[in-house]
Amino acid sequence: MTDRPRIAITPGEPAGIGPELVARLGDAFPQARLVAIGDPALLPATDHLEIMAVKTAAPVTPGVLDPRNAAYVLETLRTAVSGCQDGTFQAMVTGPVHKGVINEAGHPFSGHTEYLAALTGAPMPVMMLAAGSLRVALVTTHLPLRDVADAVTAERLETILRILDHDLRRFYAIEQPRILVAGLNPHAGESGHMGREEIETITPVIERLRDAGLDLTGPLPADTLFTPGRLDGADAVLAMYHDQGLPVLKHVGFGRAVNITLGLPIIRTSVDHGTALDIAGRGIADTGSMRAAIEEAIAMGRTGR
Ligand SMILES: NC(=O)c1ccc[n+]([C@@H]2O[C@H](COP(=O)([O-])OP(=O)(O)OC[C@H]3O[C@@H](n4cnc5c(N)ncnc54)[C@H](O)[C@@H]3O)[C@@H](O)[C@H]2O)c1
Ligand SMILES: N[C@H](C(=O)O)[C@H](O)COP(=O)(O)O
Repeated sequence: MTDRPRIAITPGEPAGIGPELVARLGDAFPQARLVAIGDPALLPATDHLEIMAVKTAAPVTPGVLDPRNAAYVLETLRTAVSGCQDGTFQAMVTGPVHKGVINEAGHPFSGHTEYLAALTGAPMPVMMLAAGSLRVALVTTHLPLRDVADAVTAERLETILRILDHDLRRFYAIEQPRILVAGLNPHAGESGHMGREEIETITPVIERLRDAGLDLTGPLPADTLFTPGRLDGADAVLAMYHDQGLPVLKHVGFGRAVNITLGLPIIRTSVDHGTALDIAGRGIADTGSMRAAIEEAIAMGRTGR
């Protein structure tokens, strides 16, 4: 078992549920070597968990954010990324961070997705969450709703669809991925009477990429896109913005879903939930999504070589 892949785990916000989730993983992953990157005071080493020490700057009280520990959170991420880049780790799995407190500490940060892309020089990261057979990827991620329509450009949409198609083949061995593309406006714009993005931006990109061999359907009205009949046989849905796609996915899969960043030169998966400060330190947080994220990272390392 010496060639077991090493998987880096960043527990995320130290005052959130991340550290306890990692500490409670037990021996569920004998096929891998799990290495938690964080403060040993929060993460007792066991036979099943190695610790790579990065110390917090200030004492940690569960449920209480402290901007002094924001730099620590970012350092754990940088350590994991450089270990993935130099081959120390096959993949990284991230626990939940608190975007607000990192910004409050003076570090511009909109999410792991964008931060890891900047660290690895990836031009266009693609956020995809998966729960069982439902996969939902996003054209835009962490930006105000007011800015979404302007961010859905033909160039961005085409790049994201190509990455989604490519990475579904690479990591999931899907020969010809079938992708459903949502519209942006209600009823996919109602023939231009409720917005013109479908006519002017989304449809031309879909037609161009169909000619290039991608299997795309859309733009589809988002309200009925997630009905069982429509989803039959689809490998992924591409939603235009965060709260168009993720509420549906989390409704069906919260607690066992995985967040995967496509388009990176490294493998990164994450939990489907946040820091859950309201229950931190009580030992009641569900470890399901953390376990699913680790399983997914191990599997992606196998297929994505
Ligand atoms: N992967 C990530 O880093 C990630 C993902 C989502 C949200 N966040 C961040 O987390 C912070 C808090 O976000 P939020 O309050 O919107 O969502 P949240 O997921 O932290 O909490 C929503 C609700 O779900 C519960 N919950 C979450 N995870 C749980 C678990 N494992 N077991 C049991 N109950 C759980 C919480 O107690 C809360 O009631 C925000 O800063 C947000 O940006 C980070
Ligand atoms: N959008 C994610 C979710 O709702 O689960 C979450 O904010 C985490 O995003 P990053 O992986 O970019 O931190």
